[in-house]
Amino acid sequence: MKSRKEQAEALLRQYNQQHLLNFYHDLTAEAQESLLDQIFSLDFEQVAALFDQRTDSPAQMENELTPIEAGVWDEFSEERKQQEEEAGWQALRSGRVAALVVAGGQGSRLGHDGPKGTFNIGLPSGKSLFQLQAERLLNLSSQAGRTIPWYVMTSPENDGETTEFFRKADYFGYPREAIFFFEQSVLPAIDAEGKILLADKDRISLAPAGNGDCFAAIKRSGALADMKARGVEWVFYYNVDNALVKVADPKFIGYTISSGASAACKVVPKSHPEEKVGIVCLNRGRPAVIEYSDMPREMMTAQNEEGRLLYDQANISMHLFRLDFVEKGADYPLPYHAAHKKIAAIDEQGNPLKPSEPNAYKFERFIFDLFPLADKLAVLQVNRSEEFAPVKNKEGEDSPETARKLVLELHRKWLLEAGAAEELLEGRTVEISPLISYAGEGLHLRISELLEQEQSI
Ligand SMILES: CC(=O)N[C@H]1[C@@H](OP(=O)(O)O)O[C@H](CO)[C@@H](O)[C@@H]1O
Repeated sequence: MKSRKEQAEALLRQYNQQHLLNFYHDLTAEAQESLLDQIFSLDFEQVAALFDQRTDSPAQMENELTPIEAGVWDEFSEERKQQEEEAGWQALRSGRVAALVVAGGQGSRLGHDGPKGTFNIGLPSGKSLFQLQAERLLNLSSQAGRTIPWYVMTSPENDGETTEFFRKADYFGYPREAIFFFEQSVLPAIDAEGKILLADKDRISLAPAGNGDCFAAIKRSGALADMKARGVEWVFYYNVDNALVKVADPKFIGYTISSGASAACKVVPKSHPEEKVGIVCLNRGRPAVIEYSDMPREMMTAQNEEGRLLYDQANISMHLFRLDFVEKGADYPLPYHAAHKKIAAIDEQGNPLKPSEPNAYKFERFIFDLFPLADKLAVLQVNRSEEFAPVKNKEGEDSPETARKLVLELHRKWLLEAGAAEELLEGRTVEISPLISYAGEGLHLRISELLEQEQSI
C-alpha cells in the first residue's frame, strides 16, 4: 500500500502542484503530517476551475443596471414608523429572529493582531466590536423578553482566538447556549501560473472564501438545524466591522416582514462617488449589488436629472433573510470573484517573498450575489450618522478614529435630544452603554446620573 506521502505525490502530479512538497524533508514529523492533511483537504478540481475563470469573474459579465426603489425611513409618517417597529418587536418577542455576524476576518489592515471583532476602537469604555454588538443584542433581548440567538461565523484562521475571547469575557453576559460559533471555508491563493502558494514550508496559503460561503457554512455546521429547532424564521445578517451596527433592528425587521420580501438590505446614501461600498440596484430587473471593486467608473459618477448620484444606495452590509431563503441559498452555486492581490508567501528556495506588486489570485463569494434569487428585495434607507461607522483602515477614511468620533457624536446627540443642556456637555466625552440605550431611548430620566460619570457609563 502507498504511504500518505506517496498518495499526496500522485495527487499533486495529477494537478501539477508538486512544489507543495518541496520542503517536506526539512519538516518535523508533525509538520509533515499537517502539510499532508492540508493537501488532502484541498479540492484540486475546484482550484483548477477557479484558475481558469480568474479573468471572467462576475465583474466582467454584461450588466443591465437600473436604480432600485428604497423606502426612506425618515420620510415615513409617525404612524407607519410605529407600525413597522411594532411588527419587528412582535417577531423578536416571539423568538422568530436570530442575529448572524460574519467575523472570519483578521484585523491585520487595522494593525490589530487578532480577529477583527476583538478590536477595540478606542472608546472610553475600551469595548471591543463584539462587546458592543453583544450588549445591543442583550438590550433588545431583555426588552423583548426572549434571548436573540447569536450565530458567529469565524474562519479556520481565527476560530480558536475568537471563541477564547468570548470565553474569557464570560460571553459578555450572553447566555452561552444562545451563541453558536461556526467556521466558514477557505480557498488557496494561486499565482499567475496556477500554482498554489505556500505561506510557509509546512503551510498552504489559505484565505476565507468570502461572506457568500455563509449560508453553505450555516448548513454544513448544523447552525441551520439549530435555527429551525429554535423556531427562527428571520436571520439578521451583518458585518463585524461596523461600530454603529443596530443588530436585529426592530424597524428593519418590521419593514421587511410587512413588505412581503424574503430578503432585505439596509442602505445609506453614498458619502462621495468613490466611496468603497457596494451599490444596491437592479440588474436586468432583478435585485443586485455591484461591489465597488467591480464597479465601472461611469456607474460611480453617473447622475440623475436632479444632478444627484444615480446609483446612491450604498450597501451597509445589514441584511435580513427569511429562513427558506437561507436554505435555498445554502445550495446555490454562487460565482467566485477573483481578486489579484499582494500575498506574502515563500519562493521556490523557501525564502520569504514580500511582493510589491500583486502576485496571486484570491477567490471570494459575495453574499449579495444571492439577491437575484429573491423575487423582491426590501430596501430600507436609514440615517448614516445613526447606523454606519465602518472600521476598515488603520488611518484616514473608515478608521478607528472616524468610527469612534461617529459613536461619540451620536451619543451626544441622544443626550441633547433627551434634554441635556448643551453647556453641561461642553468639553465632555460621554459614551452610553448599549445595555442602557439601544437607539437613544430611555435617557431623559438619567441625564444627571449620566453626566456625573467622568466619561462612560
Ligand atoms: C463583499 C461584501 O460584502 N462587500 C461589502 C463589505 O465590504 P468590505 O470592503 O468587503 O468589508 O462591506 C461594505 C460596507 O461596509 C459594503 O458596502 C460592501 O458591499
